[in-house]
Formats: sequence, C-alpha cells, structure tokens
Amino acid sequence: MIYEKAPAKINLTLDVLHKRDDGYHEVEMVMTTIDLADRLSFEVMNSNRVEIASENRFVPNDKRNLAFQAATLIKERFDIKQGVRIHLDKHIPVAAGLAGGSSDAAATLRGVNRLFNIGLSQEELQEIGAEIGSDVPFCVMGGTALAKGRGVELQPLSSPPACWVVLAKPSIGVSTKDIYSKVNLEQLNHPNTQAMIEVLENHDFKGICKHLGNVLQPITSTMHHQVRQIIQRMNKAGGTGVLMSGSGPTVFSLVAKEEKAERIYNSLRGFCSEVYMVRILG
Ligand SMILES: C[C@@](CO)(OP(=O)(O)O)[C@H](O)COP(=O)(O)OP(=O)(O)OC[C@H]1O[C@@H](n2ccc(N)nc2=O)[C@H](O)[C@@H]1O
Ligand SMILES: Nc1ncnc2c1ncn2[C@@H]1O[C@H](COP(=O)(O)OP(=O)(O)O)[C@@H](O)[C@H]1O
Repeated sequence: MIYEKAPAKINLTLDVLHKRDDGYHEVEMVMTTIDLADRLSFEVMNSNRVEIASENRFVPNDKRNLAFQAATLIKERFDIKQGVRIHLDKHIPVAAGLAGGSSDAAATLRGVNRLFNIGLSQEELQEIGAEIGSDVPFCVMGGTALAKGRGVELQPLSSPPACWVVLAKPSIGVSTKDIYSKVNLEQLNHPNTQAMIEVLENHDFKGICKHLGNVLQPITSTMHHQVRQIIQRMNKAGGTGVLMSGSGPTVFSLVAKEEKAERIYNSLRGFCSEVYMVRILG
C-alpha cells in the first residue's frame, strides 16, 4: 500500500490577461499550498481495473473523479496491465476554489508512478497532469509558484513567511467554467503580480497582504451574496489579507498571530458551516 497527501492551494493573485484561441483564458497567478489536505492510498489489484472509493457524498466514485482519470491515463499511456484500488479520504471542501480534485489527481500521478515503478520525473508528471486540468501541474509541483498560460506554465517562487490561514466556504457550489465565461476584459481591476513576486522574495508579510488580488472575486461575489458577507465578516473580525481563492466561493484571510487567527475563526463559525484554520505550507 502506498500513501500520498494532496494539499489544497490558495491563489494569492489571479489575473486574466485575454481570451485564448483554444477557449481558455490567459492567466497570471501566484498560488501557494496550505496544510488542508486529502489523503489517498493506492493498492495493486490483479484485475486490470481502476477502482476509487470515498466516503464523501459530494465526490463521484467513478470516471468523473479526477483521481480516477489520472490513474487511467497513466495505466493506458504506459500499458500497465495490473489494476489499482484508490481510497480517497476527503478533507478539502468540494468545488471550493481550492483545487481539491486537481490535487487528488496530482497525488494519484505521484502515487501510481511509485506503485508501478514507472520512473517518471516531476516534469513528466506535470505534463501528463495538464491533460487532466489546468491546476494539476501546480499541484504536482506544490510549494509556491507563478502560473502562466492557461495555468500550466510554472515558475517556482519564494514561499510566504509562516502564517495562519483562516478559510470559510459558504454552502454554495461554483462552476469554474461559468465564472470564467462571465469575465469582461474591459472591466478588470488587475492585481500587481510583479509586486507580489517581489514581496514574496523579501518575506514581507504585510506586503503580501497588501498585494493580494483576484479578478474573479467581483464576479463570484456579485452572483453570491454569501461570498460578500463572508468577506465583510472577515474584515470586521480584524482579518488581514482577505481574498477569495480561485473561482470561489471560499474566502481566506492570512494572519500572522495565532490568537488573532483564532478570533477570526471563531467569529466565522456558526455563521458559516465550513470554516478551517490551517498553516501555510508554501
Ligand atoms: C480558477 C482556478 C485558479 O487556480 O482554479 P479553481 O477555482 O478551479 O480552483 C483555475 O484557473 C481553474 O483550473 P481548473 O479547475 O483545473 O480548470 P480546468 O478544468 O482546466 O478548466 C475548467 C474550465 O474553466 C475555464 N478555464 C480554465 C482555465 C483557464 N485558464 N481559462 C479558462 O477559461 C474553461 O472554460 C474550462 O473549460
Ligand atoms: N477527487 C475529487 N475531489 C473533488 N471533486 C472532484 C474530484 N474529482 C472530480 N471532482 C468534481 O470536480 C468538481 C470541482 O471540484 P474541486 O476540484 O473540488 O473544485 P475547484 O476546482 O473549485 O477547486 C466537483 O464538482 C466534483 O464533482
């Protein structure tokens, strides 16, 4: 049996530059991993099948699951005759803007590579990951990175200084495709990506909080008042660096001190069913 951890990501910046000919949007975003993770196990099966099991009722237990797709892709590409049984212990909220499914796919690429001794490099796993989804290569790489193109061209960056991340996810689902389709290129309030890269290099926590920005936040928060309410509540509770992650609806706050993070966490609980307080992994 082989085990892999699949951490969630948050977007410190998310900018959309233009619409591409392939229908995707050209993005520029800074992402970092956090200590909120799914856990996966992988076991060889003698029958030539992929099986996936998870107790989470929001996660599909069939070919719609990105971990299932990752295992199938590797098996077919490298003509592996044995099967694999995957167990997914889900902790990352689903359809939340935290790349839970993409991180499960990335963990599966790593896990199956080890299970069958295929010997693929991290770069090769990233390339295969891009066939599954735009966030998968970053999840293979982990840490902190600048992502360009449709999100698959990666450049590693310095990680943020150790801090706490308080996250709150309202009980609504958001479709990434739907949010991207509502982008109006004339109306975007672009974050300063270069400034974010510089403050990361300088380990400047206040600078990181100052330069957080996500062009998708106004779109998702206009559609869902719950996102606006959480942003307001986090700010009112004294939250520093408050931003929506990815296409949402999860909102996070970066906090340097544990007591303050606890205060924000407590003020969100009761108001919102899914609230987490975790460390940044970076
Ligand atoms: C917004 C982001 C930010 O990290 O994350 P999430 O909110 O999903 O976590 C990503 O760009 C999401 O990546 P991912 O969820 O892997 O997207 P994909 O499966 O590749 O694409 C889903 C759909 O989103 C749209 N899409 C995605 C990426 C991109 N650069 N431009 C797009 O227009 C396309 O319509 C595509 O069909
Ligand atoms: N392993 C998985 N974990 C979570 N969701 C998955 C998984 N595989 C496929 N999905 C599907 O992908 C969709 C997006 O899920 P997720 O990756 O959690 O969101 P996001 O892209 O917003 O971070 C969900 O609606 C779910 O049905």
